[in-house]
Amino acid sequence: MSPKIVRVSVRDVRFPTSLEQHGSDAMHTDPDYSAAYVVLETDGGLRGFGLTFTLGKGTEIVVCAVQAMTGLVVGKSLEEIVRDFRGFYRLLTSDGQMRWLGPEKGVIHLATAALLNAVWDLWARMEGKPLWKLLVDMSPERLVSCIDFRYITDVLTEEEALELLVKAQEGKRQREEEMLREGYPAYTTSCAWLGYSDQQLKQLCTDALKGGWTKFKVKVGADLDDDVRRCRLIRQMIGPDNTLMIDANQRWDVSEAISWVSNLAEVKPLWIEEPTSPDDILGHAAISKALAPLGIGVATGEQCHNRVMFKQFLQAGALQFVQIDSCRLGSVNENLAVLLMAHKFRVPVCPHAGGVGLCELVQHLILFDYICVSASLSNRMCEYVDHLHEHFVCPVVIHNARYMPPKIPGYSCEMLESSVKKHQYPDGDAWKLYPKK
Ligand SMILES: C[C@H](O)[C@@H](O)CC(=O)C(=O)O
Ligand SMILES: [Mg+2]
Repeated sequence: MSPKIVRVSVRDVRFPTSLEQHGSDAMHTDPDYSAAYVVLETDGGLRGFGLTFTLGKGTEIVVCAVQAMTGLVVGKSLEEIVRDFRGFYRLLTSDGQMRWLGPEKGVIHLATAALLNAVWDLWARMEGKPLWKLLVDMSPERLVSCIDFRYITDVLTEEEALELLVKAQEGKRQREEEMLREGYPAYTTSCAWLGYSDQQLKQLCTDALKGGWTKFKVKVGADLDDDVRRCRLIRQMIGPDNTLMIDANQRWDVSEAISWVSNLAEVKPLWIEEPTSPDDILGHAAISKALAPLGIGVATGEQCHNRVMFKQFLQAGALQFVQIDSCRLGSVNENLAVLLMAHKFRVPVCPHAGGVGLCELVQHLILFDYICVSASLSNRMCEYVDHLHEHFVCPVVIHNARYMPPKIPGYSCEMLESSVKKHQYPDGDAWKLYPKK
């Protein structure tokens, strides 16, 4: 008997990370890492857990959006959903009234992500597998049946997607064994949030080097002199052979981005991330073209709201690194579409994970990508941030700067109930201690 979803609950959970400037960047100077946290209850007792990531204020709006959508979910059995997962994705994203709030972007799409993440978690738990393994064991036909190809068939048809997946079956078992043995390569952003002092930067970088990290991302974009000093400091500490990336979080206009990053070229960044508005595809293309001779690529995706945007970024040669996000796109369904398009364009995928729960979720997607789609680790790595993992029932496991594949059934985003209670906004005990914003 397939479990039937009988109740959806959603809570506003916030962590006061801004107190210590964790997660700060040139545009988000005081983020409180937060989540709209969804639990699906079924008649058989099995539960599915999902979330979408926010920065504090406004999480209550995402909670409202999830509540508005629950009528589309309650009463459905898991079997009914996954039998036609594409249809269910469309049901959530194409509701004749609610799609006006997006479509497939903004708060309503974040809510879709939270709900669908919970459905995927439920499915993986039902099958007794971690999500990445559920995906790895699915046939190519089943995988493509989860994807909504509407608006992307000019670049990727269902038949082509199937062909790519069938082709990548070769060597799949060996790659799975390799991942289980060695894990997936990661980079750290935790040493160099914008609000950290130079002293902190040095200490965290020293610790990270000792811990085996070789790839580091530094926040830039607020003040050029500060950026030059901080980037030099990190480059000096990590040496010429380790990898450095920089992230401006959308701070600049196009020409400003080009001149600012040219001034940082001496520290040899592999990429500049989010140099300008996440919606400016042609702007990113111009930046990519201008920075290519300096050997600097453009990375973006954490605020790229759907597969249609990614399609155009790829068509325009506007990015050299695709940064999928497990909570911005419409869950696994839409991420599958983006992974396949990136593969077709031969652009490496380096997922975004700077937030609460994002590392837990996205590790599953990138493991699947390596095992079943890209079959490559060249220029690929998954972001890691060292915050708030202690609030999860199955936190990520990092060994030698690599994500070790989760073994426990589900999508890894169930939070400890005690943490949820304590950090629920505005009445949780944590928020009695900290100033409310
Ligand atoms: C506000 C978030 O911490 C953001 O700075 C994360 C990010 O850009 C990243 O991880 O990359
Ligand atoms: Mg970023």
